[in-house]
Amino acid sequence: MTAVLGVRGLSVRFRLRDAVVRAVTDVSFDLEPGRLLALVGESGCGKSVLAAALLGLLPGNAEVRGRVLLGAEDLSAAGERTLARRVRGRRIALVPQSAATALTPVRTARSQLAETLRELRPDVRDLDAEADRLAERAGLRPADLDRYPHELSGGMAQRVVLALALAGDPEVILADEPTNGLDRPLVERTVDALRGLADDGRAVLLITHDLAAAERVATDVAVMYASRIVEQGPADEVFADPWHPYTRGLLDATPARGFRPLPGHPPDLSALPAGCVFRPRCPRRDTCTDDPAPRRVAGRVLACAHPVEKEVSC
Ligand SMILES: Nc1ncnc2c1ncn2[C@@H]1O[C@H](COP(=O)(O)OP(=O)(O)OP(=O)(O)O)[C@@H](O)[C@H]1O
Repeated sequence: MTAVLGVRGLSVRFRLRDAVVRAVTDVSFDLEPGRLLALVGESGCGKSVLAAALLGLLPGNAEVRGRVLLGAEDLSAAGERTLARRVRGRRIALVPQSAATALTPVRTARSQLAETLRELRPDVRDLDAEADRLAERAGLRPADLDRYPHELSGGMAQRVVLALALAGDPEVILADEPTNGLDRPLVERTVDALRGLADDGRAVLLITHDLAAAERVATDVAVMYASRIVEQGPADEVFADPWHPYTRGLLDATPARGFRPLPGHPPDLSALPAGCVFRPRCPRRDTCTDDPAPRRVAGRVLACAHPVEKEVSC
């Protein structure tokens, strides 16, 4: 399947008065129609900055390198006008972290959805019927749209935001921590709804630190650590048999796999160590050659000189 969105060597750094924060370093991946890529990693590793970079939504102190290809179009060369008029909402939609702040408190969900539809798809004649259809697609009852945001539960508000993201009929959906603050059944409903959108033929990027949620719905997984993707591959293979010691550490820390927390902390992104950024926390650091250059290994991309499985070789 051809990628609808291709990310090639993307790096983002923020220039501060007395420091440079390397938030995203040399990241590459493809999003394909019908597939859901989960981007996982601890808080602060650069996941949200990466999503913002894909949409050209970074603040003025950001320096971006690399390319973002939407079909044949190079978004890295597109100006703000193109992104605003032709891309955001229409071809790539963002489901933001906080539904509460994304919704206007004084208007019903239906009126907000109708306004978004009018703007993104002026050809739609029956706004109510289309709003009902989008609500159902996002896992809501149409009657829920007639509520004000304060009358919605957290899970319902999140699904309203999902319906808003669908209004422009985008090919790509970026969901940035869409399950924050939700209890387990609602987490599962929300990620299942995202999986349904991938099954409909959209390309979905799910950004999350909830590995159980990622494992439930992802077709592919990319594991991010300190601004880099350290392991990437088919989700069932990576979750069943993680090769990067960081991936293994993340999984071992989940309740389902023994709750053994990963020792240490991620590095400060303004003072990244040379060589392997995971080395200070790595259980194999004493026998490692410290060469983290990413390489393709049996269907995965791995940035580790000394992966967990001994039989893995280049
Ligand atoms: N405008 C900015 N200027 C300087 N540093 C920034 C800016 N925006 C983000 N950062 C830094 O970039 C790094 C990555 O942040 P990001 O929000 O992408 O992490 P994350 O993995 O999404 O974490 P979380 O799950 O907590 O949202 C952090 O160190 C953050 O402080």
